[in-house]
Amino acid sequence: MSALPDTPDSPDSDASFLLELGQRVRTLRGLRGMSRKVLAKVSGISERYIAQLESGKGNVSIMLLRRVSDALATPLEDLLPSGDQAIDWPVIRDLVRRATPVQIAHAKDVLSGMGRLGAGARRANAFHGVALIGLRGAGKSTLGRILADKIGWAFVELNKEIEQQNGLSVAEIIALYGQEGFRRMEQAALTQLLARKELMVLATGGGIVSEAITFDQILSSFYTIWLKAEPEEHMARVRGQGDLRPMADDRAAMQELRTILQSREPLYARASGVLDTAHLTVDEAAAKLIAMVSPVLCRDACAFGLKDEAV
Ligand SMILES: Nc1ncnc2c1ncn2[C@@H]1O[C@H](COP(=O)(O)OP(=O)(O)OP(=O)(O)O)[C@@H](O)[C@H]1O
Ligand SMILES: O=C(O)C1=C[C@@H](O)[C@@H](O)[C@H](O)C1
Ligand SMILES: [Mg+2]
Repeated sequence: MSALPDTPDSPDSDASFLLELGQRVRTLRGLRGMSRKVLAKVSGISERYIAQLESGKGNVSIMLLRRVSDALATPLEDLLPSGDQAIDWPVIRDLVRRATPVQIAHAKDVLSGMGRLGAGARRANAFHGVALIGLRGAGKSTLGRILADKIGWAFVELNKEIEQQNGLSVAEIIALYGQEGFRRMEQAALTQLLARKELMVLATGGGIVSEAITFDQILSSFYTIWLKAEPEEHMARVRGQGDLRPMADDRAAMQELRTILQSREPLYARASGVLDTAHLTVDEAAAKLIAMVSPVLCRDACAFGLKDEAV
């Protein structure tokens, strides 16, 4: 099968990437008022090689590129071609880096179209209930259903919403459209859910934290709880549900699970609350979850004039 000229791996695409990279280096060098000779001296890279790089002929190594970016006192990312980036992106990025948390909250309100309502109004309107996050087998579905029954709110599984809206199973979506396609559908499903004016207990998919905007929407719209467990428990619970796929290569699967958990932990930890379900029975964990969210539900639901629906 022949590659199309504009696919990411095609030679044309490689050539135009290198050409743009070279143009960026040349432009930034110009902005800094540095001659090629000076850039060569400061970066410790030969003038000839810099000339090649600037003309799109040098397939520079990442370490050499880092030396060029250091010499230009420019973030490495500014040298890399990046498609349809907003022209103001470098300004926005630098302002965000310097901003206080309050300024960031205002900026997010404005960028998400909520600016005119003001930050207070946005947060007041945004409460949609409780969201449960965590890795597979954390107990999002099991405990989420129990909590919803207890407090009389709707129980919603985000993955089921995605499947219904698209007429395909999660596995089929990932096989057909890849992770990126699935994440797009996840974002669309969440946006539709948030348009519903009902309080709910939402069980999310384990990977929701990997999509920054979607996860941020969860955090700002729900009282979010991370259901935590030991890696071995995640594995045992998934197996206990009859999914024997991890059995095929026991050690590798366990290692993979640890890696995923480790890389997601800092993101899961952004939840408003953490419930450690390790060594607890389902009933014990459910009781803790209910106790944990009750005061918050009362406070938030009352503030929204939904007192009758609170615990
Ligand atoms: N303390 C506990 N808390 C929650 N679930 C537990 C606990 N102890 C055992 N379990 C069992 O672990 C399993 C948790 O699976 P569940 O489907 O609820 O997880 P999940 O987070 O929804 O996973 P997935 O991301 O795959 O949807 C259930 O079979 C449940 O009975
Ligand atoms: O943990 C994950 O990465 C995933 C969990 C599932 O719920 C799905 O959201 C999807 O298969 C990805
Ligand atoms: Mg589940």
